[in-house]
Amino acid sequence: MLVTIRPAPGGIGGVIAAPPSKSMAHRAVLCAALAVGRSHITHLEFSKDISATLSAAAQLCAAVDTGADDATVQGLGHFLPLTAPVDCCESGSTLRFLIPIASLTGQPVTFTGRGRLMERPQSVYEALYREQNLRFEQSPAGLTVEGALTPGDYRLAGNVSSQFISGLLFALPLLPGDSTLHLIPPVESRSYIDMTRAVQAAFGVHSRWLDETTLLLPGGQQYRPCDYNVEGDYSQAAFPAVLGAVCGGVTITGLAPDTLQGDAAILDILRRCGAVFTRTGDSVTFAKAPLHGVDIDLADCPDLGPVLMVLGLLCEGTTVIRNAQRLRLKESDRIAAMEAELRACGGVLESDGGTITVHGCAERLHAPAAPLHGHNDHRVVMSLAVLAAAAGLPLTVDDAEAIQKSWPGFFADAAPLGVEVEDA
Ligand SMILES: O=C(O)C1=C[C@@H](OP(=O)(O)O)[C@@H](O)[C@H](O)C1
Ligand SMILES: C=C(OP(=O)(O)O)C(=O)O
Repeated sequence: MLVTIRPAPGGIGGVIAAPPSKSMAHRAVLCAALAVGRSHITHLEFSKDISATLSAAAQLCAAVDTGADDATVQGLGHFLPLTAPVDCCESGSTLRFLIPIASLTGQPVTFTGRGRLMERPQSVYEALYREQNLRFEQSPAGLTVEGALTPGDYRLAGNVSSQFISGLLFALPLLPGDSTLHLIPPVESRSYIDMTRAVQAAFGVHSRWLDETTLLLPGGQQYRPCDYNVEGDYSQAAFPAVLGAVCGGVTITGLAPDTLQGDAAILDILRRCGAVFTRTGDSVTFAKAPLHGVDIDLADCPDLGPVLMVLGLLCEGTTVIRNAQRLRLKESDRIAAMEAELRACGGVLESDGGTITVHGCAERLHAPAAPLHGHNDHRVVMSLAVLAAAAGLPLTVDDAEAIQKSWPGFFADAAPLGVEVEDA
C-alpha cells in the first residue's frame, strides 16, 4: 500500500491514546493459555502479532474467545494434538516465546513464519537444544522442535535477544525440577525479562534474580487464571511523543507512570533533548521547545531506535545512538533501512556497527521525488510518518500496511493529531 503522509493545513496538535502494550499482551495471553481455567484479558488490540499469539494459544492449549478489545482465554490444562504448523506470521515474540513451550507438548511442533521471521536468529535455542540432544531443525520454510526440555542449568547469551530468556522463563517453571539461567553478559533488553517475570507473577509463577546475570526458576509451578488489563504501550507512544516534542500541542493518554516497560525511557530521552512536557496521571502533554542532540544508549529500549533517528534529524547538533546492533535483526535491518530512507530526504547520518550518528539538519530536509520504502517494517513506516508530520513534508511511503503488525489503527489514531494520510 502506497500512501502520502503530510501535516493537516491546521497543523499538528490533539489527543491520542496509547494502544495496548503488544509486549504485555503477548505475555498475558500465553500465561493465560498455560493456566487451567478462565482468564479475561482486557485492553487488547488485535494486531497481526497479537492475533498470531492468540491463534497459537488456541491451537496448543486453550479455548480463546475474542471480543471488541478483550479476550477470554480458557487454559485447558493439557496440550492438543497438532494437525497443522503453528503460524507465527512475522512475530519474533510469538515464535521465540513458544519454542520452549512446544517442548512441553510431547509431540513434534513445526512453526512457520512470514517476511523475515525465519531468517531472524534462533542460534541461542539451537545451541541449547543440541546440548540436550533434542530435535531443532530450521529451514526457510519452517522450524521444527521435538523432545522435552529438562530442568537444570542453562547458559545462554544475554545480547542476541531477550526473547530467548523470556521463552525459557515461560516454560521451565512447569517442569518438575528447578532451573537456573546463567546469562552471558552483556544482558540487553533486561526490562523485557523483568516484564515477563512481572506478568508471570500476576498469573502465580515466580522466578528471581540471584545476581545480575543469574535467574532462578523454581520448578513444579502452575499458572493460575487471572483477569489482566494490558497497559498502554510506550514503544508505540514514542511516535506521537517525538511528534509532540517537535511540534507541541500533543497529549498522549494511557501511559501508566509506574511501568516495567523499558521504552518508557522515551520520556527521559526527550527531556534530555530539551523537550517540554507535563504529566497528569496517565496523560503526557507536550509543548513546543527547541531540541538538541544527546547521547542515547539503546541496549534496553531497541524499539525506540527508528523514531530516535528521525528525532536526531530534527534536533540541533549531533545525536549518537549506541548499542543499537540488534536493530539489524528485526523485521528489517532497521539501521540500514532508516539510513537509506532518511538520506533520501536529505538527512545526514552514518552508522558504524551498532553506533548511529545523526546530524541535525531540519533545514535541509525535503520530500524526494520517488516514494520512500517502508521495508515491510511497521516501525520504519511509523517513523517516516512522524518525519512527514513533524518536518512538514508530504512523504509518499510504500509497504504502509506493515503497521498492521503492531498498531493497525495507527493512521486513524494519528488523524486527530493532524497527521493526514491518503492513498497515493
Ligand atoms: O520481549 C519482547 O516483547 C520484545 C523484546 C525486544 O526484543 P529483543 O530482546 O530481541 O531486543 C523488542 O525489540 C521486541 O519488539 C519485543
Ligand atoms: C521487533 C519487534 O517485534 P518481534 O520481535 O516480536 O517481531 C517489534 O515489534 O518491533
